[in-house]
Amino acid sequence: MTALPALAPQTVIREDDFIQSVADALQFVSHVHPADYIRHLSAAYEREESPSARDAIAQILVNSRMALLGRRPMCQDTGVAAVFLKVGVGVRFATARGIEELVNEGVRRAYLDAGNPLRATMVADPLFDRTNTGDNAPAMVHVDLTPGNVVEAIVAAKGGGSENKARFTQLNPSSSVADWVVETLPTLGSGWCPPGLIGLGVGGSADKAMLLAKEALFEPIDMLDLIRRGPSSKLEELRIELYERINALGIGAQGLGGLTTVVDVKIRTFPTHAASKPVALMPQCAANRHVRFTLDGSGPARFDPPDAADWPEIVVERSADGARRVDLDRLTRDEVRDWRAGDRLLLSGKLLTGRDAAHKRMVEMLARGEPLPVPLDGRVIYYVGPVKAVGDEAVGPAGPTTASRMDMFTDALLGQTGLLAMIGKAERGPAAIDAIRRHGAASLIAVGGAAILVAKAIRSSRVLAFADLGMEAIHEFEVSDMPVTVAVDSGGASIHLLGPDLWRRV
Ligand SMILES: O=C(O)C[C@H](O)C(=O)O
Repeated sequence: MTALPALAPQTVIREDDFIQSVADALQFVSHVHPADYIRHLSAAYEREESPSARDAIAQILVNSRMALLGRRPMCQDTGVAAVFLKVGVGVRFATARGIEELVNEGVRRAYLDAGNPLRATMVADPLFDRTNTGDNAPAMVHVDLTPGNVVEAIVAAKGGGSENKARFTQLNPSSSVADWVVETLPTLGSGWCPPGLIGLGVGGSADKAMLLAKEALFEPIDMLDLIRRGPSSKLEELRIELYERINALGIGAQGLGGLTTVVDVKIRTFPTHAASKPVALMPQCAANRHVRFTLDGSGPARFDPPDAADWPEIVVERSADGARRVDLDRLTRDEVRDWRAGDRLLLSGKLLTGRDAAHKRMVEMLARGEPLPVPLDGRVIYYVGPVKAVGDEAVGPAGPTTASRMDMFTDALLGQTGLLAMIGKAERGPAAIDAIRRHGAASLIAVGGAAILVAKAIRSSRVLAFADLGMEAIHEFEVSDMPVTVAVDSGGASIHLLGPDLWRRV
């Protein structure tokens, strides 16, 4: 009989050390960008030549510093919690509960933290009721059993806008991955909030490739160093090729047209079937949130705040020069018709909010001939799901959500309610642009990923309707000089079509 290998002494992980580490990690990533992302984004800011893209990057950087110093979420979408665990075979958890349950308790602790509440975004029953779970649980949990006697964890919180743009294909074995990525990128639009990262998973099976792509996003961002030292493998050559070809598309920050769409491209591979070449593409938005920690049985993980001196001190140009002041309480269709794509506006007055669930409900009510709980005639609606306020905040971080998800409701709302304009982020699709043109309306944008900066203009907030929808309820904000840009004007011109065309270099 073969002797069993000698067992290393077991590491015991206390239940609460694990839960608290997950909670602390989620709190940490909510307001701390990884330093490598900030270094690469700062370099992109320095070299950006497109004024609107440069302004958008500046806002993201300023917002990041505000998040760090104020310990408040960098983005109102505080993400889906994802936890990747490598559990050493020599580890024993001192618990009677399963690992997912422990992770979910950590998620609840983090998202319901009274000092820095994070936004509960998860909805149960994705097919039918879509009821908010109220505490952002459950998390996505991945566990590997590995050699050793420690637990290595990566905790991430990924926003919905970038997750929505994940793509998968099965290429022919001899087809080019680079060509597929470069063809696919423009079809994503900019709802994924560039500048960010692209993670690619190549090989394995369909499910494995998706996981590889997501894991690739947690690798250190080192494109600037890679370009400086030159590639030393085919994989590094491919990363540089993709970085250059994607950026040459001219999509730019927030899709406004510019030099930087990605600050890095990360690739993970795995052996695959001879007949297959699975390729997964995973964008990571500007709210790039993840952290690693190790548990060795000595207590919970510690997360040391970085030095704010590593963040560039940029002053966002907020001059009213050239910006039109708009009184939302006296806005008319004639004034809206006068706005042109690219115009900068400073909005003051009462603004309604509403996003996916509220739109669906309103359009269903209109279809049944029922009056809306809040009349939209002469109003402007902001596509946002804010974070709860703390202390003296009127509202927590409150950046825009992706406007194109509301495209399917736009014609009905504009045609049947007298709504004048909408505010969101990223491009509108052809049907929405056509509706905007036909109804003499406009679509405006604020910078996605600059949620604290945007919230600075909000003076008060109250829920007017659909309170059961949580962050998706209809709120009324009182805003003062809220800076936005006309993205689609009443003539149907769109800056998200004009900008990238101007900056495309291929
Ligand atoms: O949910 C949000 O607030 C934003 C979302 O992540 C989006 O990018 O559309």
